[in-house]
Amino acid sequence: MPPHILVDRLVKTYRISERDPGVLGAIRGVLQRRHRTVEALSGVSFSLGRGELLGFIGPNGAGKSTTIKILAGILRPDGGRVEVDGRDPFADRQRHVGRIGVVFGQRTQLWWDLPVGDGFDLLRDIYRVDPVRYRRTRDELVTLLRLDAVLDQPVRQLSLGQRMRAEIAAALLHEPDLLFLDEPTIGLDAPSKLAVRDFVRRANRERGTTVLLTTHDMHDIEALAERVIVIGHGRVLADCPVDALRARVAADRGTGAPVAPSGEDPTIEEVITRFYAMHGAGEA
Ligand SMILES: Nc1ncnc2c1ncn2[C@@H]1O[C@H](COP(=O)(O)OP(=O)(O)OP(=O)(O)O)[C@@H](O)[C@H]1O
Repeated sequence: MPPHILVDRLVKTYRISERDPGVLGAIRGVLQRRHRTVEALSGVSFSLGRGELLGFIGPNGAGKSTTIKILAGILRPDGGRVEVDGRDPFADRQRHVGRIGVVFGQRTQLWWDLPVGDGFDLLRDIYRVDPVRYRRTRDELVTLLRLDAVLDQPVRQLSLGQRMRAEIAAALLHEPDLLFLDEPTIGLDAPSKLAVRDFVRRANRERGTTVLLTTHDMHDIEALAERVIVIGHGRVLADCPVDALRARVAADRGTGAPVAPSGEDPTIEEVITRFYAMHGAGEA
């Protein structure tokens, strides 16, 4: 079976305008524009099978969100090939967004001033979901994500945990078979994190939804992902099961500081921190 996601030597460069500080700098900037380029992705390749749940991790600035934005059809890459279900996400954006769900933990896709339920109805119209199917999916998501009590509340009044559960429901109302989650547990308290993890696990196991998850919370990775891709400085540093990452870090012990000074089994945080250090993958 062809992979659900195919990414081949993906390159993305951002152009950033620069100017000197102060009023003179601003004037000089208007007269003579200066630019600097940042290579966010320098040849990222991987593929993801249907029904897989991938942990996509890396330090700040590694290129994770850029990759997700390209896969979601929001950004056009500068080089390389991307295929999702055989589609080019950017060229075939309209069809593409109807088949994927995206949650950006730091941003809302719902309408700030609208009650949650009205926002869901609006998404039904945008995605042209069949009304009978919509009602069934919506009711199921509302129950699973415990959203009954907030359906009449405007999004701006929700707690972060409530909002994140509403965002996840919003991303799944049109029953996509691929879900991108960009830091879905950021800022959540422990019970809310558990609820989100539990839901994502069920969507993946019971419905076969393919999931690409980015997170800085290594407990998310430990709880959910069988396979991880680690990126740093726009390159893939590792693509393996979580246990293999542990083994690689353990094998490197002789050449650096011990992973767990206490001599106990290292936590996943210690393993990942050590792995980033081994590859000089911290933010520049
Ligand atoms: N719109 C933009 N304009 C200019 N540079 C950008 C833009 N978006 C990202 N970058 C740069 O591209 C690089 C990769 O950023 P990206 O947001 O993909 O990283 P990330 O792995 O998602 O980081 P984080 O974990 O901090 O969210 C960084 O150096 C960042 O500064």
